[in-house]
Amino acid sequence: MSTSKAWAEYLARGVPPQKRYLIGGNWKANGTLAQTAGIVKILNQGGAIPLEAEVVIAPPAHLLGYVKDNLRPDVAVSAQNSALTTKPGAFTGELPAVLLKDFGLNWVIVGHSERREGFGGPGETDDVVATKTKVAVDAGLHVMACVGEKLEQREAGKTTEVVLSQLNAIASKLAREDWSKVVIAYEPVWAIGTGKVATPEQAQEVHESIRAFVKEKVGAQQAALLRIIYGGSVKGSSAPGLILKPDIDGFLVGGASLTSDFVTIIRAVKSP
Ligand SMILES: O=C[C@H](O)COP(=O)(O)O
Repeated sequence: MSTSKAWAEYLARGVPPQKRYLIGGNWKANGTLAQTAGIVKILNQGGAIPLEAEVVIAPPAHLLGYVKDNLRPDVAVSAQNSALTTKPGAFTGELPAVLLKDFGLNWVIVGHSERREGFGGPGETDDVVATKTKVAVDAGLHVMACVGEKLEQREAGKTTEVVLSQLNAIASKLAREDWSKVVIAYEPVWAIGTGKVATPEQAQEVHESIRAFVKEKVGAQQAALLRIIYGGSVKGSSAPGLILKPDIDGFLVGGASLTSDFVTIIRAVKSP
């Protein structure tokens, strides 16, 4: 199936044209000023963004202003995390969603597995991730909410159980209308930064179960419009095969988003 056929089928699901594939670039804790200037230059000189793609870059917090001011205007900027608090105040080191919105940002990533793990400290629970998602949506942000199983959970046959349990926590905090601002990023932990990308079939199977869950628990329209993106060692070479699957609506890219390969990934959704 060609990419244009995939796009035609995508639209045939009743999806409005403005529901583009979402390509997110998560820079994680990377980016000296010199490196950042280089990546911004690559993106700015990377040619037209395909009609089918919406591109969002998530630099680390200290670079949000620089990237927002220097990146081409047709690429959005996202935070990588936001706070539980609904209000600004005495929360040292936190990024309240209302302040991100006030700063002119429209996106945030919530519940990345690296934050769920906790970097040696207490990680973010399903409940924390769900509350952050709701707080961010209420602040007017679009949220890429991450879910995904660890290798041992996959090997124990618990992938669907784990992912849907994480999703259920998020769904339990959201009103039906909130779903228009939510993207679900399926990121199997075993595929993140390992070079072991999920096969299109493995990713499609989980994405399909996520959409079915949202259809049952929230509604058919919300499920059809929901963007479910895949993350985990996506490269320019693997993106074309993944994007052809009917329930893969884009990518959340880590390592490759720091290189010119990200432009190749963006082009993977372009109709020939
Ligand atoms: O948020 C991005 C994901 O963690 C994927 O990272 P990766 O592409 O380096 O595997």
